[in-house]
Amino acid sequence: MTSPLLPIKTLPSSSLKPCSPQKKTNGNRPNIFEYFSPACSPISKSRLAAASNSIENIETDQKSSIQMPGDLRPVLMPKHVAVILDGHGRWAKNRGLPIEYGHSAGVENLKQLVSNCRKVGIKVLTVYAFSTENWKRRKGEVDFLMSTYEDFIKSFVKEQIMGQDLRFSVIGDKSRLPQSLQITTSSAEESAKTNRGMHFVMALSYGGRYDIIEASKKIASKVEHGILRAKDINESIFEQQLLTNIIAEFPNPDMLIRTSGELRTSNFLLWQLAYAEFHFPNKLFPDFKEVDLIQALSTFERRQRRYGGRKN
Ligand SMILES: CC(C)=CCC/C(C)=C/CC/C(C)=C/COP(=O)(O)OP(=O)(O)O
Repeated sequence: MTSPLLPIKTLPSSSLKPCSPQKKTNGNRPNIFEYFSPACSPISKSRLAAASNSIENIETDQKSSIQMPGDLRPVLMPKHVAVILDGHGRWAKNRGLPIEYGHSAGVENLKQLVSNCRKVGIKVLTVYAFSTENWKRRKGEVDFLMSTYEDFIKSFVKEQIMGQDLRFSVIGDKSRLPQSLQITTSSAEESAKTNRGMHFVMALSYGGRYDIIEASKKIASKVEHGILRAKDINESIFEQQLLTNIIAEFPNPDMLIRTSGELRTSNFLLWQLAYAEFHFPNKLFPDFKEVDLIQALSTFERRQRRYGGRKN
């Protein structure tokens, strides 16, 4: 079943708040051509047209029901793939546009990534969509992202939960998310509770250090209350306290992909990535397509995983 698409040429209405033209939108989101940059300078129609075309290409890719050619599908697949969605700012900058356009293109591509991962048989997909450090970004950008994620979960994720048996969870410091996003998130998690398909995990307001500190507090509390003896703490007990404990099978990624050519983890799943295979394609996330995913998965097949042991 193909899911109906969100209107592509629109941006969440929050992006217009600071300097939107006084136009009645009748509750609909404004058209991309009515969007004004955060600095309130109108963007030229040619730049907008170029951006619109780029985003439309994502829509076209998404519409054509992509068949995964059997012979291209790697034999040895990672069960859990983690992806750092990076490069939106550069994607927009290359087109002379505000970063919000990059995020809109990114979220369209994220829909494709979820569908493609499900199609090739990935069991768990965890995406780093907002870090504990990303709160330091400009308020307009943060608000835009929060409202984009809310729409994404309300529409695309909910449809996938209902129609494609998708499991869904958000990990991170949820208390910092806007109330409405918290409600949307819990409702989606609740509806996906009995599903058995691919588990899609969104790391929102997530930090690996935050995760480890919170786990340590829970362990310390158990020791304090005499539920656990300090000498009995081991990797397995510690791991059970991490936020990824909501992933029933394969809580630790086998593979990490970070788009845009940056070679760092930026505080993502610090404990869980201990034995992940890393792949750093140069593609910016909005340009990271099905073929790039297949290529990434193919590199996994060639890796020799030893976990510190020796292959005799
Ligand atoms: C699909 C979509 C709309 C994605 C939103 C874009 C977004 C905010 C992505 C952040 C992903 C992330 C936490 C990257 C880590 O790098 P960093 O830039 O936080 O840290 P660094 O400074 O170490 O590179």
